[in-house]
Amino acid sequence: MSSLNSILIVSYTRNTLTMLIEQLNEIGLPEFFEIDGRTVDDLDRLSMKDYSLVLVSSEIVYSMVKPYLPAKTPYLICKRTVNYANIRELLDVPKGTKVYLVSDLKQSTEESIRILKDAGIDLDFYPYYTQETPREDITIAITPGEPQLVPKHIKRVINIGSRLIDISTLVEIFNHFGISPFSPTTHLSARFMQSLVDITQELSDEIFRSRLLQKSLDSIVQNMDEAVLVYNNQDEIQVCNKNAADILNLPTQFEKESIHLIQESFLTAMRNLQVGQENFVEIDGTTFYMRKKRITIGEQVHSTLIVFRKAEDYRKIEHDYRSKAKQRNLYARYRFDDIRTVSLPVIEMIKIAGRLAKSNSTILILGETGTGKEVLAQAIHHASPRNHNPFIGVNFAAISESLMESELFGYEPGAFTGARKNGHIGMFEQAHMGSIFLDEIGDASPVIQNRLLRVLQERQIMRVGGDKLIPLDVRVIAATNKDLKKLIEEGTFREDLYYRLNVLPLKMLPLRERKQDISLLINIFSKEFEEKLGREPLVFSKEALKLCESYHWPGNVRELRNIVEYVAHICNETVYKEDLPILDNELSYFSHEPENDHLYEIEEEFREKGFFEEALLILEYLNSEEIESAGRSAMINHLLQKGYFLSDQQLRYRQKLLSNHDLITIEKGRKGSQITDKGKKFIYLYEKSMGL
Ligand SMILES: Nc1ncnc2c1ncn2[C@@H]1O[C@H](COP(=O)(O)OP(=O)(O)OP(=O)(O)O)[C@@H](O)[C@H]1O
Repeated sequence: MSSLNSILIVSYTRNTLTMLIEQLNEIGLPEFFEIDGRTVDDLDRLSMKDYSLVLVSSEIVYSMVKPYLPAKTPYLICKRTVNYANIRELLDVPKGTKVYLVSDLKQSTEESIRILKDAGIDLDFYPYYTQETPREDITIAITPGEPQLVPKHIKRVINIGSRLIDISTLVEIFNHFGISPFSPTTHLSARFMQSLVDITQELSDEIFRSRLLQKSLDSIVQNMDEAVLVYNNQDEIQVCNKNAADILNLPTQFEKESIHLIQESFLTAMRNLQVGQENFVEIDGTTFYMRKKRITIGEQVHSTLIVFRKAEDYRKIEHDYRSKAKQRNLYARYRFDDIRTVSLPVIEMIKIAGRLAKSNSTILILGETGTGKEVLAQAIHHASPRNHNPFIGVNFAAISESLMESELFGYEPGAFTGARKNGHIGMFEQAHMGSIFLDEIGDASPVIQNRLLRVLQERQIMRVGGDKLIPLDVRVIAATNKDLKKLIEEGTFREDLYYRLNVLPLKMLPLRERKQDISLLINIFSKEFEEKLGREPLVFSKEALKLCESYHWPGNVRELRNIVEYVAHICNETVYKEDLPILDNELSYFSHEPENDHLYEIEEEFREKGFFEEALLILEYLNSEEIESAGRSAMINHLLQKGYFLSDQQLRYRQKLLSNHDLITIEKGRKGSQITDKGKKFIYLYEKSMGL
């Protein structure tokens, strides 16, 4: 699947999944995002990389999702809360009664108990989430949507329904996409209010006044940045948050006050605003942005919701947003001085870059991954006359193709389903008067290459869905770690684009071709981590340094920095050669015996899929002397003890892959799986390579 702002929601059971999707539907998320849902058992057949966000129903489910989650796919772990609308029945249970809280997993069971206790439900809770023999003296069970797990002898089951996603997570979802949930265009606040009113209507007065509902209501309304006021048909104020009380000079604590407490001019402005309308209104010299909504119950209008805010706040929000963006990627952090080197060719290249910086020409930076291409691009911008204007970085390998066009060129309002109502400024426009850094340009799709070529030729862009050409003054700096000439030969990169980009090429040398820099950078990074970790100085022994100098550094400076970070964590004062097993290429694991290479490829494949550790644990388990063969449930238990939670389906999938590579055999019946000689060799070579 690939679409604009698509969210995948993953949970453990189908019940929970249905409920969570319903909740997201109810508050209107499908208006903004495409929503797809899966249980953990379905993940083997799914690629997550095209989703803009993966929403995971809980911490424990995250541990199951993690192996499938591509490194660049953003995720959020939901905070969940009980469904307050369903807890009426709990209030009938006498205080202090012993009850079971039954749920599927330890964590969700304990969390539900905590939330209920927190909400003032005063019962003697006992968690129940395994198949353990239940206590006969407990006869009431409360469950958040899992009645099938309740022990048989229980006389009364109170199903409070699956736990809902907490408001803080909903707000985080919107924040992730840079949309304010409380902004005039989303109207989410009105929806929250409506759902709260629905709940309050359902509950009796007694519950309404109880601590728990008040708490949830308060936390939502008080946490809103806007001023919120709700009054009913009898003109009685029902809700007034602190922001509203401050602006309107009202007390925050009151019962059924009349709206006539509000000063006349404000009241008139509120009344004059039409329902469903949002507008700037001026009241006694201050401009407010005000919205008005009806809150209905069934067909009946019940209350009126007014949400407002000083107009100047909106300006401030916009300003803050812009300055945040500046910190994020609109700003070049690095200067030439930050490129630390003692290598003559690199020093020479930096000199040339310094001169090129002053021109407006397109620059292409070539170099392997991690050599510092982005650092160089930022330094060029910094040294250019454009340095007071934005530096916008785009990574073609990080954004999905479907998003790329609109991210780069922007779109007009209503350009496609899911487009924001006000349209969207693209990165090229944001970079106007500044520089745009097109990183990993070799990964740009043919469509994007086409459009880039036109921008470079004509220096103007057209937004998606638009018909106007917008002139632009942008300096383009592109970078790639790919051999573009080879891509041209293969037909995946446009030759004409290559010549447009390759006007002034600069090459960042790989670390292995500037060995003098290795000890310099080790010193620099050691100092950095000494400071960060507050640790004693790190000293690399002669052998360790020699090993570093003879290593081929495929990940270049980034890899070197990672290694120094690693030893800064594990070593005392001196770093010995033995502390760097990852670099020891004498070990046969990385040697070029054909079969070992093949084993290395298998490792890579498992790593890419994200479950190398699990596969290794399965092999090690089958390799242990006590085990001749093993069934799946024993294996699941073993993995659980090691901190990996796998469903039956997930285990089957991993076993299938291991057996496809002849590392194990799977036999039907009680015998289960067995490790093969090739599997034993795999473990042996891997452990050797790790110095184990
Ligand atoms: N000469 C240098 N001195 C200090 N730090 C450096 C130097 N070169 C690179 N780095 C650091 O190495 C890391 C990788 O640099 P950068 O992201 O610029 O590489 P890149 O070539 O753009 O990588 P990729 O092709 O993977 O995007 C960064 O943390 C950067 O700060």
